[in-house]
Amino acid sequence: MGSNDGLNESQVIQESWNRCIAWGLEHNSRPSPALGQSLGERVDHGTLTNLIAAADAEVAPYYRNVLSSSRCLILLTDAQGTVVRRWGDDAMAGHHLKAWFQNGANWREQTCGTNAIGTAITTGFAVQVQRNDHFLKLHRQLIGSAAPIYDANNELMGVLSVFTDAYLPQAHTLGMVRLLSQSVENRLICKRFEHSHCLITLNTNADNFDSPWSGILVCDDRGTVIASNQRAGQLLGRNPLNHSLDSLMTTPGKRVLQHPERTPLTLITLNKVRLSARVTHPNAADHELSVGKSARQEPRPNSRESNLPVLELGDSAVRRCADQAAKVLRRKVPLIITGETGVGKEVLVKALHQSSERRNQPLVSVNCAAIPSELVESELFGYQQGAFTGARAQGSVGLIRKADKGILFLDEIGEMPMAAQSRLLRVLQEREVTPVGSTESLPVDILLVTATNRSLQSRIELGQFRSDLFYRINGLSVALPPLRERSDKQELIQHIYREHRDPEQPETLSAPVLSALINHPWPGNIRQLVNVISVAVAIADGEPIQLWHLPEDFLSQIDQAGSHPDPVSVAKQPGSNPSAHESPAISDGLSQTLKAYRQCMGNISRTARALSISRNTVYKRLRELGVR
Ligand SMILES: Nc1ncnc2c1ncn2[C@@H]1O[C@H](COP(=O)(O)OP(=O)(O)OP(=O)(O)O)[C@@H](O)[C@H]1O
Repeated sequence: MGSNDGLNESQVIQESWNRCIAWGLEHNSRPSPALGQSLGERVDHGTLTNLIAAADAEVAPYYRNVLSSSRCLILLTDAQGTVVRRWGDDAMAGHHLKAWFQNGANWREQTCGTNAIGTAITTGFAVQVQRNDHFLKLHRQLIGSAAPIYDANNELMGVLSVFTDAYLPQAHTLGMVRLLSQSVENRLICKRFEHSHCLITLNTNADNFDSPWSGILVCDDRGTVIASNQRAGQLLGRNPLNHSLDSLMTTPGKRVLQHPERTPLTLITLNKVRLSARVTHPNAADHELSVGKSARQEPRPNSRESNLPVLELGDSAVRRCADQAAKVLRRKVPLIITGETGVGKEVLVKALHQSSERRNQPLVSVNCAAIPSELVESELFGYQQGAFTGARAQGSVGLIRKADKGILFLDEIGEMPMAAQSRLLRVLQEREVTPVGSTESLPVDILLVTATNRSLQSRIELGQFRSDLFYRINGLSVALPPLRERSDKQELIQHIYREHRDPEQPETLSAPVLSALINHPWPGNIRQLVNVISVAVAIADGEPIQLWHLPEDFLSQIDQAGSHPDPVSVAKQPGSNPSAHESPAISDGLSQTLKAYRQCMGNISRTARALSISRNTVYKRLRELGVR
């Protein structure tokens, strides 16, 4: 992420307005959003497709888990400010602005004045533009936050932006959009280079490599950095592109490149800063292949440390699941993992693979729900050349054969179309695959793990799942418990926080924040927890996480508390005044104070002014809430 060259927010806006005036723009003008070319007509189609896929993988789970009940819209634009993808609902924009949120609309500062997207493109760094900061009156109902996305060579690829129509705390949306764009950058770099090059992940501690704020270096065989993310430059104190590792750190580059995968390594930069590093070699990356997973959040792309102990943080049901699953897989018995969405089914499979005898063979993960039904058979079973219109000339080996000698993980198996189910049954019975359009059968040796968050029995009753396939795949069925029922919630929350925290942040969460997280109902399970924690990490920006750093939606779920504790009891520290909990009037006051405090980003004077109460009362209420 570019730095803002030391300008404060109002200077950034002032400079943008100066540019608009110099370009001859007028406050009252009403330009059209200049709907441009569709994606299919673009010459840079390939690069854009990768950008859109990476943004989808990072943004869609955030939108679902953190923002879906907010009135907000997320836009991805290309480097020229043209909208290429959007998530959310444009109901927040008045009818007259709808066209500005369609694919093809253009937000360049030169034609539409100061706005989050256009100004982020011109300045090269993350910006927020509040209602009246917009140069054109037309846009003054909006609040936009935007962060540029850079490619591995530090070239601007696009901009991610969040638009809201409410005065949300500035730091929330800006922090979130910075986090998302950094995650998109990292995903693009890892996807592009992980199979061909050595990746070095850097951070100040060995326990937070999975944070999106880790630095990433991509090296060639000679130890020259051929690509990096923005964060690597910040950690190393200089732009590492085209420099040899030897010229960036005192540790010999050759030693770094030969370092084994799983053991963290300490590096000293030329400025004498001590960093931790993790090396990922290209061949190891080749063993994992994920298909149809693009719209879901996966573990950070370069995380390869899954093993069973990672799952065992103290819950006996999880431990039993993991133990039994590992035992039956050793005997080649097919395994079904059940559990609500986001409970960690895929994480369990990766850990089982890593701890199995097949760890050096492929793990092929397929999300059956994410492949269009007409492509499932050809994707899974492969096809012979010319098998159907649009087939690749040389044919395709198919995912089942790619998993040969390893593990095939079929996620959301209940969504598999009936025709593919019949074909899969034959593969399991005969241990042979017959590609689409071929009569030849080819032997395969796979261990099958499936997962579902629906009842396969009820699918069978509805005639949507074959019972004979069910008995074939159901050697052992293990159920991962939902997060709300886990007895190791506290350890899991601290573990995920440690994985995602900024190096400057303390190693553990404070008691009020931990308590709020423990008491949440977590309908989205661990995936939602990961999202909430990473948003809070981004918003806190290196400071210890406070309650008001937690995402707006999360806190409003606490505010609306029905069966679960209200913000007062959630945030209350041992020894705080119990009378507040007893009186609804005082409790409302506390809740309002918490809300205002959050919106004022922890500024006591502004909170006091917003509520027309004294600073002392704010302090007193926050103490009662256990916030300060
Ligand atoms: N033990 C764990 N430690 C850290 N993170 C975890 C753990 N278990 C799950 N997660 C995180 O939670 C998220 C969801 O996990 P995962 O994709 O494995 O769930 P799932 O049950 O397969 O979801 P779905 O049903 O939607 O396919 C991921 O971001 C994953 O990294």
